[in-house]
Amino acid sequence: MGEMFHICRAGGRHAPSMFQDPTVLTPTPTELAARARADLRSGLPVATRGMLMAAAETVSAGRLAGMRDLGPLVLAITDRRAATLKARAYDGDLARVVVPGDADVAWLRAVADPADDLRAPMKGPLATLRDGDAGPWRTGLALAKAAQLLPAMVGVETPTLPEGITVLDRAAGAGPLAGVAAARLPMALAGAGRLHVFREGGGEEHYAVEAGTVDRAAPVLVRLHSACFTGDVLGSLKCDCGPQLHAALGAIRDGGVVLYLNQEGRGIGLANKMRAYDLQDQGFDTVEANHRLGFEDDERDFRLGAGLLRKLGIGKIKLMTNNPRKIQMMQDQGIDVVERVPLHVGRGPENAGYLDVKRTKSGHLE
Ligand SMILES: Nc1nc2c(ncn2[C@@H]2O[C@H](COP(=O)(O)OP(=O)(O)OP(=O)(O)O)[C@@H](O)[C@H]2O)c(=O)[nH]1
Ligand SMILES: [Zn+2]
Repeated sequence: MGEMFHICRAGGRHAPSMFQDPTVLTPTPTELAARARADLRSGLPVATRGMLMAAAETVSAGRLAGMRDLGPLVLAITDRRAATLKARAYDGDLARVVVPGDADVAWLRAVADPADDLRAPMKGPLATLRDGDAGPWRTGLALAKAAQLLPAMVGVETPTLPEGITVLDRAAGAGPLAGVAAARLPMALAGAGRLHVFREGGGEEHYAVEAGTVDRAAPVLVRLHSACFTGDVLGSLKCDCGPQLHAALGAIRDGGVVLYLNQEGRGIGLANKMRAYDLQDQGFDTVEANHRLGFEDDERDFRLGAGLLRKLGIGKIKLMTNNPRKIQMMQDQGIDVVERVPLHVGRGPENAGYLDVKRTKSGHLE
């Protein structure tokens, strides 16, 4: 005890507290989920409720062999991917595929990744599990999606875990949003403005561009834009994102906000969006391509946009969008959308089909 006091005093300003809550240094579910996403991206397995699971996309042959030593392997895929593979999804939203004893990482990736579905159709029917608890697998697939990997998780039941494995109960969402920094930014299209950077606890950064004079007492003109590297930066003609972003920046010049959410590819990430583009070149539309990859049409959570607006002190908006889901989610989150401002720009021969699908299948408004 005496020595402890001595060390603490020598260490500086902080007196030791006998009453400090020891759990304050324990990772929260949000922090564990953030760690698990990083683990999965680097090929490490994570554990939840007795199940050790790795992402099919990143697991190495060596790690797979190590997992196989622990017991029979199972590969979980979403019902969307299962439907393409004609595998029975007994668990409703997912299917647990039995991994044959001789299956290697190439086999796992062929089940996970639809790139070669047409060129090399899967041989033999995939056997799927009916009994047992799908819960841990649901957590695993949610983590894979959140890590922007293909939603396919290989795993094994194990009572004992190797050292250093991240163990978590559930796939927690990101923590609260915090404003990190803001500064003046003169812009070609939007004029004089400010860029605000926000950070989600254990998650992404998102940006708010504020331009002109924003009267927070009146409805504020707002655009909720999701990142599109190909459209916003490269000027891709496959979508309308670049022209929409530019039109929105011009529109807020006299007062308004563009929220730039880091939800590339409707939330599936750029790598998966390029996989979807490859499928589109094979003849599938934007919705079918997402489904074949195992994703929903749209994996975005627009609650984030409402959170950003609240941080900016904005509660009443005129929303620039053609997407009724954005309006609905804003309203559900207590943001008063007093007007929808249509945003139809940039239609051309390369994206006409894409825009038509958004109207006919995704319910986008005229
Ligand atoms: N998965 C996938 N994402 C795409 C594709 N084309 C564009 N995107 C992404 O779709 C998103 C488009 O975002 P928004 O323009 O904000 O959304 P929206 O749902 O079209 O709604 P509004 O433009 O507001 O009418 C961006 O994240 C793009 O990266 C595609 O073919 N597949
Ligand atoms: Zn785009």
